[in-house]
Amino acid sequence: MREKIVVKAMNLTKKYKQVVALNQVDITVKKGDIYGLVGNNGAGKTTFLKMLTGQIQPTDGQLNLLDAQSETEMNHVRRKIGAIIETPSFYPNLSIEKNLEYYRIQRGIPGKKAVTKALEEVGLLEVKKRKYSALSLGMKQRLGLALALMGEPEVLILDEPINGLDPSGIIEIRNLLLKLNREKYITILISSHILMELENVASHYGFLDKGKIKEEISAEKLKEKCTNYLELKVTDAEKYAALLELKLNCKDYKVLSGNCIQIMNVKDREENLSDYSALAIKNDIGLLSMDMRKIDLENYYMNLISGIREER
Ligand SMILES: Nc1ncnc2c1ncn2[C@@H]1O[C@H](COP(=O)(O)OP(=O)(O)OP(=O)(O)O)[C@@H](O)[C@H]1O
Repeated sequence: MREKIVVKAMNLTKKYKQVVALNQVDITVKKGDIYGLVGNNGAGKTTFLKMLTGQIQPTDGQLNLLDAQSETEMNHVRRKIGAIIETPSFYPNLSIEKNLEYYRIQRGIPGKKAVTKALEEVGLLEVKKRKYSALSLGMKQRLGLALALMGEPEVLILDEPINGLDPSGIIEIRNLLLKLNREKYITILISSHILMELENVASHYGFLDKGKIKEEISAEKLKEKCTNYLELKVTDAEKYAALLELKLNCKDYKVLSGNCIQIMNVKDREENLSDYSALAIKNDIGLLSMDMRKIDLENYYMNLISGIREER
């Protein structure tokens, strides 16, 4: 069975006068994905998300949303989208419940139960009488989510919902999103400038840099790419690299400055590691250091956007 595509952007471009915020971007989000849109400040994340919600229009390119293509069709299907793009403004002196009730009426969502249901989903029902001003940042974010969930959306669009949260707040939001995705099969698009924050939640990633998509990759594939590597400092890296190919038939390596060599996909086993040290010793190359390392997500991302691997 073909997977249903929820968002398809093709050659999507947005210019604000001289600024090209999005430059011929292709993005595909399938039903049930938790799609992490990752990029530095100014990469174009909010611009993309605002185009999905119809707050701004593309300068060029095509955007399809839940099978809708024309702007009229899209405005219709946007009812199935819940979004938090800018922090929603809540009344500080009103309770959680009253704040949501205000928005329910304003948005014409039928039935008071919608408020109770949304609060239950985000785990705020028990504190529904608490004033907005007395909430922690994590609770405020959950209230924002409750607001986005009130219309029973098929798709959730969240712009940096984890920004500013402490580690326990991040875990709270992460678990909540996983639950909504698993139990209600809600497709989620979530942006962040910190890749690590999306680890363990995103099923797919889109890496955005200066308005361009650098890569779209599944979390599974990304995990495979974040492999172990062996880093050696030797007295003659060129000679060692030649021997590596000749004697160990190894081609997956990089020579860096400072006579440093990184050999990718090395298994962390002693008998394996001794081959690499013996290669230097037997061929009169001084072995100054040898460490097993791992490419972590942040490392991978930095490499992708700058073309240079950042060393830890
Ligand atoms: N209304 C606007 N007018 C002019 N330029 C804009 C406008 N909105 C965004 N930009 C510019 O477009 C580029 C992309 O901005 P955008 O807000 O989409 O990035 P972002 O990845 O969401 O960044 P951040 O993480 O800082 O929110 C930036 O250079 C920004 O200054």
